[in-house]
Amino acid sequence: MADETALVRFDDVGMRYDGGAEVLHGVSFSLAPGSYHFLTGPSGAGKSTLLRLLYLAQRPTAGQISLFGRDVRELGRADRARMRQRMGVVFQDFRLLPHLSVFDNVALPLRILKAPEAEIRRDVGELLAWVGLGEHEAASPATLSGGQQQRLAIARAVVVRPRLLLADEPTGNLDAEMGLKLMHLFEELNKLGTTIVIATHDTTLLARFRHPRLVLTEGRLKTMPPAPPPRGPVVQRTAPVAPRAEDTRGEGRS
Ligand SMILES: Nc1ncnc2c1ncn2[C@@H]1O[C@H](COP(=O)(O)OP(=O)(O)OP(=O)(O)O)[C@@H](O)[C@H]1O
Repeated sequence: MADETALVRFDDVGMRYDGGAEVLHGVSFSLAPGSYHFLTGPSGAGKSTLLRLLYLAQRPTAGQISLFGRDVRELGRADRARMRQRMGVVFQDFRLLPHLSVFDNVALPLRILKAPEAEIRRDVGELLAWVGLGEHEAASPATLSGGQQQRLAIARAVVVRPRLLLADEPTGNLDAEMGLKLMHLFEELNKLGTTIVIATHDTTLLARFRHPRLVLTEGRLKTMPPAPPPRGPVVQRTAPVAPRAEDTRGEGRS
């Protein structure tokens, strides 16, 4: 039965790339506001495809997707752009803007939302320092290492405290300590209300941050409970995520 309170709903969604085989088949699930799910499954199972559908970067070839209570088929170009402003996304290839500095890459989503420059200076500076890129504010993204680019992509995705955060293997290029630190940042965001979907193969993260799993196998999706807990003590850290009133930014709700 349709769940009208869901932030995201997929009903019998199928996806086939041009001329290819069907990559997703009959995928149905919903995400409650404030929920946190891991998206798992073997390489090629369709995880990135599902995230691209969620981000409205691709249209399904079958079924129906609702986002923020709207059927995405009814959305015009401007509506889609506005919806993307409520989402933070970390793609596997980062999609950084090469002509902008590190600082300006992170500042861009805030500038689109017309945040005051003083606030942008403060929030972007604080976040870049926290992810270890404080010394690189003026650099071009192309001069950064893979791990630094990943941290930059994450900073850009979280800086507006999005309603929905989508991340594809967000810790794949990071050392274990930085990976954990950023996972704690996602936990903090989630406590402040951000709905999260993280695609990962990392079984250590799955066991440590116990969230329900959306498991894709050959394009079919099953919802599973959290992975079993790890053995041994878990070290908790906190992350500097300031409460942010998204509605002060004038993006409007649908
Ligand atoms: N742009 C595209 N055009 C054609 N086929 C594609 C395209 N993108 C993905 N595919 C195919 O869709 C299937 C699912 O790919 P997808 O990248 O979604 O899987 P994945 O689970 O994210 O894999 P990985 O864990 O390796 O990133 C694969 O068979 C892939 O070859």
